[in-house]
Formats: sequence, C-alpha cells, structure tokens
Amino acid sequence: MSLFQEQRFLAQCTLASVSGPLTHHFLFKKNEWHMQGPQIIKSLSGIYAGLVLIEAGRSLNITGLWHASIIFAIFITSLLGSIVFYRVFAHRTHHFPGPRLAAVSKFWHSYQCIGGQNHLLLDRLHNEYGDFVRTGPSEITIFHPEVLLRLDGPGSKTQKSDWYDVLLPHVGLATIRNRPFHDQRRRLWTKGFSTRAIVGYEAEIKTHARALDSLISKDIAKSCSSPLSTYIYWFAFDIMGHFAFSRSFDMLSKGDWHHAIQDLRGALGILGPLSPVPWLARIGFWALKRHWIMRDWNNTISFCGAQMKRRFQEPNSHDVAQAIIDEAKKNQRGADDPCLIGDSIVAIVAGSDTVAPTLVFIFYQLALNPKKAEKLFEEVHDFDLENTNVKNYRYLKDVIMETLRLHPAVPTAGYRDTPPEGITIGGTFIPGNTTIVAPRYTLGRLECCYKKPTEWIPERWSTQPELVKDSRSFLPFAQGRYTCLGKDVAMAEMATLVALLVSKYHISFPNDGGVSQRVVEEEMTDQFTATPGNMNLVFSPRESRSHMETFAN
Ligand code: HEM
Repeated sequence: MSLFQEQRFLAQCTLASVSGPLTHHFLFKKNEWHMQGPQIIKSLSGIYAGLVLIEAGRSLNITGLWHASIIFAIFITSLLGSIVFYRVFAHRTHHFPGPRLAAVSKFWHSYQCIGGQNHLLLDRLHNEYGDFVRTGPSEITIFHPEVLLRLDGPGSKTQKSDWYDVLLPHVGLATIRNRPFHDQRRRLWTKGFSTRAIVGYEAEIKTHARALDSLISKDIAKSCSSPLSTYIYWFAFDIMGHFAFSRSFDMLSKGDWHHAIQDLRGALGILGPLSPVPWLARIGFWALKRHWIMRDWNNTISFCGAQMKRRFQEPNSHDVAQAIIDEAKKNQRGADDPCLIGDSIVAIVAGSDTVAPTLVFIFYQLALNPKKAEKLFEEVHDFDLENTNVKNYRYLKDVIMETLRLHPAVPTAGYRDTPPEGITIGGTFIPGNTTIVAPRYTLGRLECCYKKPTEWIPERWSTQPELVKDSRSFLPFAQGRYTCLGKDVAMAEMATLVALLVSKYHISFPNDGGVSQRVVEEEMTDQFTATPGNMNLVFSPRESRSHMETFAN
C-alpha cells in the first residue's frame, strides 16, 4: 500500500469513528420515535453497501473489501457506543430505575422472557425497583393503581405502540394503531354484537357446553380424570369459529384438535420471548415463512383466508363476519382483503385465548377451594341450561371477577405510547413518545389495592368490600375506545359452563402427586394472553337434590 493510500485509509478510519455519534445524533436522536430495529438494520446495510462499492470501485480487489469492513466496523462501534452512552446517561427516561441492560436494549428483556414468563419477570422488577421501572430504552413499566385508567380513560391521548404491528400486512380491529381507522372498523364490529346476534351466540354456547359435558360423562364412565384444559380450549375455539366464520371447528364433537388451531397456538408461543422486540418477530415471520413455528403461523393465515373465501359465498347472517364482509364487498375488495383475514384472526384469538385461560383458572380455584365450590353450588344447584338466566347468579359473577383479578387473561400486554407532550401518572411525569406497560398480573395483586392480595376470595366483590382498598387497577376488559367488545359474550360463555358443571359435579384434582395442581400456575406462559399449564380434573356426579330429599324421607 502506498503512503498516500495508507494516509487515506487512516483518514477514513478517523472519519468513521466520529461519524458514528454524528449519525446517531442526526439520523436517530433527533427523531428517535422512528428509531426502530428494522430501520437501523436497513440504514446500516445501506451504509456498508455504499462503502464497499466506493472502496471496491477504487481498487477492485480484496483489499478494498477488507478496508471497507474495517471502516464499517469502526463506524458501527462508535455508533453503538454513542447509542449506549446516550440511552444510559442522557435519554429522557434515564432517571427511572431499572436494570442497566434493559436501558441499553430490549434484547435484554427478550432474553429474560425465553421461558415465556414475562408476568413473573415484571413482578420481580416491581419488588426490586418500585412502581415505575425502566424496562427498555424508551419503555416504562408502571405498577401504580392509576395507570390503566390514565392509559385509555377519558381524554387520554395515548396510542397503541408498535407491538400492534405484529400482524402486518394483515390488520385486525385490535391491532389498528391509527385512531380514526380504528373507530371506523369498531363501528362495523359493533353490528356483530346486536341483540339478535347475541341470541345466536348464546345458542352456540349452550350446544357446546352440552358437548363438553358429554365428554366429561364419557371420562366418568371410564373412571378416569378429564383433560379439562383441553376441553375448555376446544369449547372456546369452537364457539369463536362460529363467531368468526359461522362454523364451529368441531373439536368437541370430534374429540380432537383442529389442525388450524394447533398451528395457531404453536405460532402464538413466539409472542412470549419476542413480544419485547416485536420488530424481530415480524422479521422472523417474513424470513422464516416456511420453517419452524413461522410455518404454522402462515398456515393459520392461509386457513383464515380460505374460510373467509367460503364465508363470502354463503348466505347472510347476523354475526361479526357479515358486517366486515359487507364492508369489503361495498369497497369491491375480495376475501383476501388483509382486513378480513386480520379481523378473523383477531376474533379467534381475542375471543378464545382469553375465555379459555380464565375458565381453566376458575376450575383450578374451585378445585383448590372446595368450600367456595360448595357455596357456588348452593347458588347454581337448580341450573337449567335451557331456561336459567345466568346473569342472576351473583356469587358466580364474583367467582369470575376474582379469577380475572388474580389470573388476568391479558397479564402484561396492552402497550401504549405517550403523546409528544408526555403524561402524568400517579404524580410522576412520563416523557413523550415513551412506551408504557401496565401489567394486570401485578396490578391485580398490589397490597395497596387489596387486602390478602394473593388469596382467591370472591366475596371481596360483594359481601366483603373491605377487602378491596382501591379498585382502579381492576380493568380486566380494558376501557375507553379499546374496551373489549366481547365482554358480554365472554361472561355468558364462562357463566354458562361453570354453572352447568358445578351444578352437576364435585370437582377435585386427580391423585397424581400434585402435578395437575402445580403446573397450572408454575407452567403458565404469558404470550399476550395467558396460557396456563395443562390441568386434569376429576369430576364426580353430585346426587341430585330430589334424590337426596327422597333418601332423607
Ligand atoms: C375473559 C374474557 C376476555 C377478556 C379478559 C378480554 C380482555 C380484553 C382486553 C384487556 C382487551 C384490550 C386489549 C388491548 O388493549 O390490546 C380486549 C380487546 C378486545 N376483545 Fe376481549 N376479552 C375477553 C373476551 C373476548 C371475547 C369473547 C371477544 C369476542 C367475542 C373479545 C373481543 C375483543 C376485541 C374485538 C377487542 C379489541 C377491541 C378494540 O380494539 O376496539 N374479547 N379484550
């Protein structure tokens, strides 16, 4: 290498080392809101490609490439150094306590969630750092009772965070970030919850509750315990099949998983470790389309597309699918409209993966608390599937509410971004363009809100109100513009199944050395929705009251 080339190379290296911080300042820091992983990767690849072309173009040999790589490495090191320094010492959220590595990159959080137990990690961070914890470079996790109210309550200017881009290019109601577009789609969805539609869903709930009961009867006849978690997931997904496509997945009647639901549940597992870095999940979905659980995800998308195509040709009905199909037809879009596929996925996941874990935890708690189960039986003993209105059961409602408090179906998700002017929560100012996480799992167990917070006491919602000190943190169905649309359907599903089974059976854990009891909570994963460990239960028929009365006489 000539002296001139050597000097030029040294000059380029020096330039690369100062251009790192400058690039950080001008490209990213000034407009950090748009500083997302994919953008960084794209920009860096572009810079490297440019350097290689310049160097290779000049010397057209391997030394050119080697020089470009060295210059690029220096540039990257100084850029990353600048980013790390800025995030740790100068970022607008740097004064919030939290693990140092969490402030540097969300990869730390993702690594901590490899086992899919973000709810437990955030609970530990609350114990260690207090009510406001920095869990990412621009992310604060808040454990203050006011947080959920401030995020979506009246006058809130927060927006759904980039986590909600996870379904792109498909878009479903729950994942829409643009407010006017969300409002427009929500109006469509509301049509699917008309009184007439609800009557239809209630009929499906009864049919499927009966089918689940008959599976339990078969287990009793064989003197074996029932894989209740599995039955409950079949129950919830079958009903949502009707809700989304007017067709059950028929898992309860066939006694087996439907391949599309198995694929979907497998694919959702990725949300456990990758929720903290949603852009990586999106790259994964795109790059590994035909491999690993990404293939399952794409199979689910294809299945939903095929179902929608079929539903397009069928006669009109009053369900949610009808309202969104009518809109697509009005705008001359076909069954492959990304909104239709996105909405069908949202309907299935939001409607089933929430009801199912809640039901699992209700039966888990009833088996753990036989006295409470007896008290519930006193209320529902004369339940009649065809004629009883479950809304009249007060204690049953308390049982459901208490379960949602202790075991929220959406344990940590629901990320929101603060508006540019920031927001004050519980007297603490959160700067603008910061992601806020409000984990219901820990919020439901706060000592400042509940007496005996980790105990399951349904009475706290009616006869023992002194056990609730502050109920602001209890919003299991969210609120405001993003409030759960399916709350009534969900309550009807849960109340009907619980009333039916409790009125007919004694419920207990099998004699398996405590395995069934232990795994439900210990193996629970948090993948946007809660996924409890598999639970088997023993059902033994209660003697009917009339029979007992005859016997007593
Ligand atoms: C135990 C049962 C359920 C619970 C605890 C629950 C909870 C929630 C929560 C917390 C949200 C807000 C999520 C967010 O902020 O991203 C939500 C949204 C939603 N839920 Fe539910 N849900 C349940 C059942 C259902 C059912 C059965 C359906 C459908 C029939 C449903 C449909 C929806 C939809 C469409 C949204 C999005 C609303 C919007 O963004 O406008 N949910 N739910």
